[in-house]
Amino acid sequence: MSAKKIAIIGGGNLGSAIAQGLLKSGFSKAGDITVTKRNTSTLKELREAGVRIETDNDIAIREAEIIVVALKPYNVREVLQEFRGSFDPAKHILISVVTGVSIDDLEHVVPGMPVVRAMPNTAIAIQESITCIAHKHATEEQIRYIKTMFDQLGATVSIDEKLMDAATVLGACGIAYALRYIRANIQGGIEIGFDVRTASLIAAQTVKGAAELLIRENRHPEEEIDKVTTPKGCTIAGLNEMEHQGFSSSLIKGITASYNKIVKD
Ligand SMILES: NC(=O)C1=CN([C@@H]2O[C@H](COP(=O)(O)OP(=O)(O)OC[C@H]3O[C@@H](n4cnc5c(N)ncnc54)[C@H](OP(=O)(O)O)[C@@H]3O)[C@@H](O)[C@H]2O)C=CC1
Ligand SMILES: O=C(O)[C@@H]1CCC=N1
Repeated sequence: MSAKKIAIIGGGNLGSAIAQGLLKSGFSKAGDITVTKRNTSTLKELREAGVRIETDNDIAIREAEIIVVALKPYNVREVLQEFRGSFDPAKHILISVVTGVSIDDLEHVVPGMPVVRAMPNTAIAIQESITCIAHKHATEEQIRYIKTMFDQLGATVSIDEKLMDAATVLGACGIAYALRYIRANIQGGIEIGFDVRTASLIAAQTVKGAAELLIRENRHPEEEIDKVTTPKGCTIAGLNEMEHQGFSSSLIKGITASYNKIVKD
């Protein structure tokens, strides 16, 4: 598969993370990536790595083949509208990672351009994203290329577009939920005697190990929990207390609150 030039429109948190992942994976050479932003002072590291930094979206789009739009939902239509004349359906593939803006909406703004929606998370910077992909009018060849690209940046799953908001919550917001869970473990770890560095390492590596048990062995979480919960032991005592305090329920309610926020906005 030949390398294509990539423009990332909107080099903020996610746009920069995608550029970092593309570089780390070797999928793209630095010189083949352009990142755009109005205030480029935050992109110093990418610039130093050889990535092209631009304020002019028109130049970035015209010179690239893959356009990743990583703008905020509130200005994506306005920005794409301004640069609709820069797109060439015969040359460009348009990928939107924008939350809550449909393929139909975006294809209406840039007529003739098939839009693929992708929902990665910030772990894409270290090639550990889960990226959900949905499309309507893209060709099989375009989808194959996009999937190959995101496969280099973690795992991918193809979903129906109607599940994109759910994917945003579980996969993209999920990074924040998981980190808050780890942070709470660190706080607990300090309370029972560890210094913060040791508590952080133990908490983070434990979550990584738990995740790997599911990913590598394809097991159900409860099957693995059963192996840890000694009868009358300390694990079940702690777990039950967490559940009495609403642990699982608070997570489920948080996930549905995030989802409702996207759906109602
Ligand atoms: N952060 C995350 O974890 C995830 C975010 N998303 C989605 O990705 C999108 C981006 O999110 P996030 O990276 O967090 O947001 P940021 O605000 O960090 O990034 C958006 C960037 O767009 C730039 N921008 C604004 N206007 C223009 C313009 N006209 N041309 C070029 N760049 C412009 C802004 O920089 P400046 O003002 O300097 O131009 C800003 O850095 C959102 O739609 C979000 O919902 C999806 C999954 C995960
Ligand atoms: O919080 C947000 O709105 C965005 C969407 C997914 C992650 N961050």
